[in-house]
Amino acid sequence: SSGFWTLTELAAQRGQIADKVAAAKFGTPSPIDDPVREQQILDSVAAKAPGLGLDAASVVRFFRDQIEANKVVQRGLYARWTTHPGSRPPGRPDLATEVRPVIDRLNAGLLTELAATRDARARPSCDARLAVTARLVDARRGLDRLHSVALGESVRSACSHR
Ligand SMILES: C=C(O[C@@H]1C=C(C(=O)O)C=C[C@H]1O)C(=O)O
Repeated sequence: SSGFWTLTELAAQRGQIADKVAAAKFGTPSPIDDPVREQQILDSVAAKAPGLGLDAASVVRFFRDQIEANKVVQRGLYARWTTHPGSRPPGRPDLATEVRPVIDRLNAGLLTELAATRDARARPSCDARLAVTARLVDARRGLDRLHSVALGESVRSACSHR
């Protein structure tokens, strides 16, 4: 199942960067949901899809799931930090200069991997292979339940054979 390793690894990294996103926003007026930023990402990946041999609507669906999963993590962390103030992050990273550039790189990598795995994602074996890979990445990264669930959600529409 090594074919889906990089794709799954990047999705896991994207879910873990949500910790920094949440830390950047927690205790500030900036809401977890930023529809303008989300639309910019979706428009950008949709525009790049045809040149990579990918269906724009499928790519948008994949990134919508990535974004939803990211917000699931952010909300989970807000709840944790509200209940347990001692677990709050010590600093506040800058969203625009420190966090979003990392997300942009992960988005670019994910797009590249969607193209690299296009044929494998179209096969019936995709679901099982992706599930195995997600468990491996999960274990390797020692994800907690919140990030583990988010990883599963974030790749749920990666297989294209349905
Ligand atoms: C990650 C952020 O938080 C949310 C999640 C996003 C994402 O996963 O790309 C984009 C916008 C926000 O709705 C952010 O604001 O950058």
